[in-house]
Amino acid sequence: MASRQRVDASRLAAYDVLKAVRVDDAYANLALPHVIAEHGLSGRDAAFTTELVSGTIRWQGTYDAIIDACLTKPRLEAKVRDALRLGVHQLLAMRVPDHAAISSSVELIRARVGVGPAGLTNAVLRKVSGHDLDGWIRRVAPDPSTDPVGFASVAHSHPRWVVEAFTEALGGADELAALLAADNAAPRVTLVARPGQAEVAELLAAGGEPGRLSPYAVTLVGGDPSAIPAVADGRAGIQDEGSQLVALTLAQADVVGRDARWLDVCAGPGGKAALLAALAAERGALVLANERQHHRARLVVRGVRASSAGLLGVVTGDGTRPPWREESFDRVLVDAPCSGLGALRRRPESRWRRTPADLDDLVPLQRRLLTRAIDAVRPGGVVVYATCSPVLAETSGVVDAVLAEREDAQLEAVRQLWPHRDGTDAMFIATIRRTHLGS
Ligand SMILES: C[S@@+](CC[C@H](N)C(=O)[O-])C[C@H]1O[C@@H](n2cnc3c(N)ncnc32)[C@H](O)[C@@H]1O
Repeated sequence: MASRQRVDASRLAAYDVLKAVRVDDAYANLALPHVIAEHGLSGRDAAFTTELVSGTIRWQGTYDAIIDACLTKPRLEAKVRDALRLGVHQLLAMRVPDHAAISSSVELIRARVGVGPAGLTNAVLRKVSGHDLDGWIRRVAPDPSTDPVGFASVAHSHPRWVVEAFTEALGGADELAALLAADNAAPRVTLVARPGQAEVAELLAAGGEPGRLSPYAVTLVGGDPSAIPAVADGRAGIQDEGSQLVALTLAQADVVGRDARWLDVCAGPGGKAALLAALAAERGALVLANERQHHRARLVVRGVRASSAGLLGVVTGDGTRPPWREESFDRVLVDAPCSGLGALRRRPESRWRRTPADLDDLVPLQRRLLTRAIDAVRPGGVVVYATCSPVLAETSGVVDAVLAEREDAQLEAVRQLWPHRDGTDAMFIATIRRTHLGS
C-alpha cells in the first residue's frame, strides 16, 4: 500500500470539476474557475488543476482502455473511475513522480469516495505505472492494419463515430492523426482587436503575436487576457481566428448596391456580432443581432457594448419563424447551432457528450435556419452559413440540401478550416448569394 499523505487541494479541486462535468453536465472550462476559487487555489496550483482536468477529459477514452486492461472485474463505479483517470493522467502525461501520483490518488479516493476502493486504486495505478503512454497504446489499441478507425479512436482518445465523421470530412485518413493530435493540444488564447475600437498594436504590446489569418487577431503567448485593458472594457475580445474569419467573410463578400442592413440570426453569446458591428460601423451599416434564447441574447447585449455605432439592436427571436420582413437585409450570417465537434481543443468534454443522434435534431434545424436566412436577404445580397463543426451532415450536407430546393440562391465559396492546418477551430464557412428567381 502506498504511504499515507494528505491529499492536496489542487487534486481535490480537479476531482470536483470532473464530478460536475459527469453529474451536472457542466462545461469544464466554465466549472474550473469556480472550483479553483472555492478551493482557494492560485498560481501553480491552479495551473496544475487546470492541466489535470483538461488533460484527463481529453484523454479519457485512451485512459479508460488502459484502466479496463488493468481491472480484474469489469465493473467500476463512476466516481472511482474519475479518480483513476486523474491518476493515470499524472502517471502518463504529467511530470508527477509515480509514488506521488499513486499515493495522492489513494488519498483522494479515501477523501471523496471512502476506504473501500483504496486498495483497488493502488493496484490499478501500480500496474499503469509499468508502461509509458506509447507502451500502453501498443498494448490496448486495436491493430491499425485491421482496424485503423479503432486504433485511431483509442490512440487519440476520440469516439469511434467522431473518427469516422472526421475521416469523411477530410476526404481520407492521410491527415487524420494530425487532426486528432491537434484536438488534444490546448490552444493558445487568441484575441480580436475590433476595428475602430482597439488597435492590434495595443494587444501586441500586452505580449502577443500577430494572427496568421485575420488582420485583427493577436495570439497571446501567456498571461491573463482579462487583465488587458482593451479586453476588460469590451473593445477587444477573446475570439478564435476561425470565428473572426466567419465575420470577415460576411463583411468582405461583394455586394452590389445598398449595403446598410446586416443580420446575425444566431448571435448568442455575441462574439461574431461584436466584430460584425465594428466592421459595419466602419462603412455606415447596422447589424441586427438575433438570438432565440433570452439569457444568451443578454450576453450579446453585453458583448456588443463597445460596438453600439454599428448596432441596430439585439432581439430575442426564433430564426426559423423570423419577425423580420423577407428580402430586408443585405448581408446575413447563420452561425448555426451545431455539434461543436470542430472546437474540441477548447471543449474537451463535447466529444464524449455528443452522439450521432444529436445530428437528427440539429440538421433539420440548420436547414430551416438557412432557408429562412436566404429568404431574409435581398437579391444580390449574401448569406454566410457557418458551423464550428466539420461534420459533413451539418456542413455541405445542409447547404446542398437547401440549395437543391431553391432557384434563387447559389453557392459562391466554401472554406473548411482545420486545427492541424490552420491553427483554428474546424469552422465551416459557406458563402451563398441570393439571386433573382431563376437567374
Ligand atoms: C453557434 S452558436 C452562435 C455563436 C455566436 N454567433 C457567437 O459568435 O458568439 C448558435 C446559437 O444559435 C442559437 N439558436 C438555436 N436555435 C435558434 C433559432 N431557432 N433561432 C435563433 N437562434 C437559435 C443558440 O441558442 C446559440 O446561441
